[in-house]
Amino acid sequence: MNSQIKIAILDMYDGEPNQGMRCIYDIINRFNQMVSFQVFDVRGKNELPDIKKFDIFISTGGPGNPLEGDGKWDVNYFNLIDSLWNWNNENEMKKHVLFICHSFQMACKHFGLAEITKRKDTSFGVMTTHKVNEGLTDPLFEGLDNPFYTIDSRDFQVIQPKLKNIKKMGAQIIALEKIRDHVQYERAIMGIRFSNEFVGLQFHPEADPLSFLAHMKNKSFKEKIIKMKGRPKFLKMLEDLVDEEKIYRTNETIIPNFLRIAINDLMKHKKILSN
Ligand SMILES: NC(=O)CC[C@H](N)C(=O)O
Repeated sequence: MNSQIKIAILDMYDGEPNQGMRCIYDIINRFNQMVSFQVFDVRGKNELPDIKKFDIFISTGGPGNPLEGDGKWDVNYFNLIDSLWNWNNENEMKKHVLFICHSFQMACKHFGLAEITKRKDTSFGVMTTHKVNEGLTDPLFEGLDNPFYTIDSRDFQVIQPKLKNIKKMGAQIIALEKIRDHVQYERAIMGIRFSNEFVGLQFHPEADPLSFLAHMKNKSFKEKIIKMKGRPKFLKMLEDLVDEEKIYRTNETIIPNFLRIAINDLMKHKKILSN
């Protein structure tokens, strides 16, 4: 089969060195018999795909404040999201979209589903994420325990859900931050299913153990994490990292599930259309 299904990767890294892109390529390449992909530098070059030409969209993490754009790329990006949403309301053959981290925060703001605020400190490392509500049976998380392990890397958070808007949209909060017994902070939203085809995650489902270790090569960054977490917690993170059932499992499960669900849906409709 040649590459009939086309993926657009919306690169939100603004030219900053990152691990996300390599990890995403790595996962997509596991499906290279069925899909091909093209990258668009959304923030750096204001590049966006023609939505008619792509079936699946993966919008990446990225640096900085998710509430700030330059009035150009962000406006175009939100228009693209609206076009994709409208497309799905008007067409049988749907567009499947995954929003990761920075993109998830931007989408939540755009759809008016929650507040985006700066955290008291950076969240970085191996965390547990909890499936909640429909998330317990969402096929995106099929094959993961509850809680499951994720790599988190962010300064901002999605909190104070606007339940009325969420209900009106038909969206569902599917994952929440770890339970913290000792602090009063609200647990941030880690995942929202916006629709059957649109889903967003606050953590990095693409992350693999190597990506975390790559960050640790930066001495001052490593020291910062140790100072923030304490050495025992840091060492526990490294231990979690090499556990087959934790970050490896999440990496092998979520985006592959997303792609399989999308590909199955697209194939079903392509078949109907060609009949
Ligand atoms: N890794 C990310 O995409 C981070 C998202 C956002 N820039 C934050 O700091 O919260």
